[in-house]
Amino acid sequence: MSALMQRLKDKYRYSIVVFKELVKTDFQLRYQGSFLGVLWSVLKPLMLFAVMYTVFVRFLRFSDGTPTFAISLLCGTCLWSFFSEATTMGMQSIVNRGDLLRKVHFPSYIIVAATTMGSMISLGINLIVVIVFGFFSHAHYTWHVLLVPLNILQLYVLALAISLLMGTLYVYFRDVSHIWDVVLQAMFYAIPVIYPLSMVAHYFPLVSKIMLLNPIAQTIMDVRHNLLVPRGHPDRLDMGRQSLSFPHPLRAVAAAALARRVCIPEEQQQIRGGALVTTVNNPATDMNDDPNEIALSVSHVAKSFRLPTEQASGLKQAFLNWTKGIKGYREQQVLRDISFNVRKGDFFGIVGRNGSGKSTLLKIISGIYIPEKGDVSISGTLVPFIELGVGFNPELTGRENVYLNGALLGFSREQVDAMYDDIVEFAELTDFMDQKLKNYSSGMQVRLAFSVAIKAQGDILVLDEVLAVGDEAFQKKCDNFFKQVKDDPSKTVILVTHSMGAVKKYCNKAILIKDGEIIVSGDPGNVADQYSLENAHDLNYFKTKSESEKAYRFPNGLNPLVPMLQVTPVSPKICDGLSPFVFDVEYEYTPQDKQGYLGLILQDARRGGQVYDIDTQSHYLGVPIESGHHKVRFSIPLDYFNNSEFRIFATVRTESDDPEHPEFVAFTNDDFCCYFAVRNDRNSENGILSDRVLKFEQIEQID
Ligand SMILES: Nc1ncnc2c1ncn2[C@@H]1O[C@H](COP(=O)(O)OP(=O)(O)OP(=O)(O)O)[C@@H](O)[C@H]1O
Repeated sequence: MSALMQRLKDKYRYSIVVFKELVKTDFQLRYQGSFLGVLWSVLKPLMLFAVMYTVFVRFLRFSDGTPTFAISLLCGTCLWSFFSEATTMGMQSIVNRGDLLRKVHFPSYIIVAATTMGSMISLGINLIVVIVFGFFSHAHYTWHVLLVPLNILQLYVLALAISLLMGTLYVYFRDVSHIWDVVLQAMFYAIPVIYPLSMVAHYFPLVSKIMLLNPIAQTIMDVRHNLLVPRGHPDRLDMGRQSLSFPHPLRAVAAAALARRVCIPEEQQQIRGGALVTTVNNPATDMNDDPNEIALSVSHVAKSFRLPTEQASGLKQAFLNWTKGIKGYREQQVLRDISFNVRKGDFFGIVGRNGSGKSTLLKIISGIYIPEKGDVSISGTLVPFIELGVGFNPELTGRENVYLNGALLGFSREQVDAMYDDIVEFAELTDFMDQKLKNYSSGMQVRLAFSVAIKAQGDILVLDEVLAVGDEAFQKKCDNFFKQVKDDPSKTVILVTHSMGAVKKYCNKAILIKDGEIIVSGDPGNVADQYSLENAHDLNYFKTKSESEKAYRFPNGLNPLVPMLQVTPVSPKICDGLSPFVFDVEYEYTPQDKQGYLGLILQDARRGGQVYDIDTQSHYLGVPIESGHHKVRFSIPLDYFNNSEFRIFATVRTESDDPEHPEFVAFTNDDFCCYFAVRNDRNSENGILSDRVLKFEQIEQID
C-alpha cells in the first residue's frame, strides 16, 4: 500500500507541489488588501444568513419546525455560496491564468482545482462557524458529523467537474459565464437552501423527489442532515446511510471522469514532471550522429495556428458564422518542416526575426504545444524556462513569488527554503523581499526571476530571451553563469535570443529560422551574420523612404514601363571585405520620349543613411537603359568598409529640368533590393569606413 502511495506521490509530485502553491496564493489574494482580510470568509455567510433569516424565517415563516432550522439555513447558504463561487471562479480561471498554460509545461486542470480549492477553504472556515453556532443553538451532534468531510469532498468534486466543463466552453464562448449566472440563480431556487424540502414535499411530493435527483441538492441536504438533523428525527438515519451509499459518490466521480475526458487533452494527462520532462526515447539521428550523444532530436516538425478573422468568441457570432459557412479563422503556418539534432553538451542557438516561430518551436520542444507533424525526442531531463518570471504575481511579495515560481519549476517549499538565501543574494534584493512585486522596478523583477530560474536542475535547459538581464554588474554574474554552463559537458542548452553577441559568445551551433523553415544552420558566427542581414530588412528608415516614394508616382515602385527592376547578389551575401561585392541589376524597360538611366544607392542598413548615392541628374551613373529585358553587372570594392550590413537600391529615371529632383520612372521595392554584410576581424564596427582609409602623409611644424 505504502509503495503504491509512494508511486502515486512520485507520479503526481509536480502537480501536488504546484497545486499547493496555487491554492495558497489564490486564497491569499482573495482577501488581500481588505481591512478584515480572511475574517470576511466568516462574516460574509453570517451577513447573508442574517438577510435570509430575516426574510424567510421571520417574515415568510419558512421552517421545518426544528429548532435548528436557522442553523440549517446558514449551513445551506454556506454550501451554496461555495458551489456558486467555486464554479464561477473555477470556470474563469483557465482564461485568467492562460499565461501559465502558454508558458509552462503544465496540466491545466490544476489551475481549476486550485481555484475551487480556495473556495473550499472558505467553506471549511464557514462550516466551523456553523458548528459553533450549532452548539449555541442546542444542536445535538452525533457520529454522523464524521460523514460531513465525505459529503464536502463530493461537493468539491462536483464543483470541479462543472468548472472544468464550463471552463473549457468559456475559453471559446464568453457567453457561457452569463448563462451560468442565470443557471445558478435558477438552481438556487430549485434547491432547498432557503426553504425546507418538507415544505415542497407537503404540497408537491413528486417535485420534491425530482429536486433530490440533482446531485448538488442532495449533497447539500446530506451535509445539513449529518450536521444538524436532531436525534430521533425519522430522516436522520436514512440520510446518514445515503451519504455512504454507493450511487452518490459515484456520480461525483463520474462527473469528474467525464470532465477529465472532455476537457483535459491527452498530452496534459500524461504530464508527469511538469517543468521537468523526462523522456528517454531513442532520438532520431542522421548518419553522422551517434544516438547516444544526442540530447534532443527535432524531426520534420510543423505547426500552424488558427487566427480568428471574425469575432467568434460569442455564441451569436459562432452561430452566424456557422449558418453562413464562414470558418471564422485563417490558418497561419508558423513552422513548416523543422529538423535538427542537438548533441549532449551543446550550447545551441535559435535565432530569427520577430514572429519567425522560435518560441513556438521551444514550446513544442518543452511539450507545451503539440506539433501537427513530426516528432521531438529528448534524452534526459529538460527544464523549460520559456520566459523569466512565469506566474509572477504583482500583488504578492518577492518572497511569495520566489516560492510560486519555484513550484512551477518543480521545487517543493522545503527545496525553495534550502535555496532561498542563495536566490536572494544572487538577485541582490535582500532588502526588498517583503515588498510587493508591483513595487519592484522591471530590472529588479527580471533579476529575481533569473535568480530563481537558474536554480532549475536538468540535463537540458531551454532558455527563451533570458539574456541581458539587469544592470551591468548583474549581467557580469549572468555571464559567469552562462560560461559555467557552457563549460559543463553534462549540460545542454537551447537558447533563443536576438543578441547576436550572445550567440557568438556562448553557442557552438545555431540555426536561423525564417518563414517557418531553417534557412541557415551550423557555425554560430555565420548564423548570426545572416541574421543581422535578415534583420536589416526591418529597419524603419528604409520603410519611411519607401513609403514616401510609394506616394511619389508608382505605388509599388514598378509600373507598365518598368515591370521588372531587381538587384541580385552574385557574390556571397556575407563578404569578407577583401574582394569586391558583385551584383546584377535586371530590368525590363519600355522607353518614353526621354532617355532612361539606371541609378544606384548604397545604404548602411545598420546605421541608416546613404553611403553612396547617385541620385541626382549631374551624377547619373551614366548607364542609359535600353528597351527590353537586360541584366547589368556591377561590383563595389569593399577594402575600406567596416563591418556592417548594406542595402543596394536601384532606380530608373529620366532627365528633368531640376537636377536636384530627377524624374523617377521606377524603383526597387524592399523585396527586390539586395542586402549584403561585411564581416572581417580586421575591421571594427565603428563608422562606415575603416581606419585604413586615413593615410598619414606628413607632419609640418608651423611655428
Ligand atoms: N497561441 C497562439 N495562437 C495563435 N498564434 C500564435 C500563438 N503563438 C504564436 N502565434 C503566432 O505564431 C507566430 C510565431 O510566434 P512566436 O512567438 O513563435 O515567434 P518568435 O519567433 O518567438 O517571435 P519573437 O522574436 O517576437 O519572440 C506569430 O505570428 C504569432 O502571432
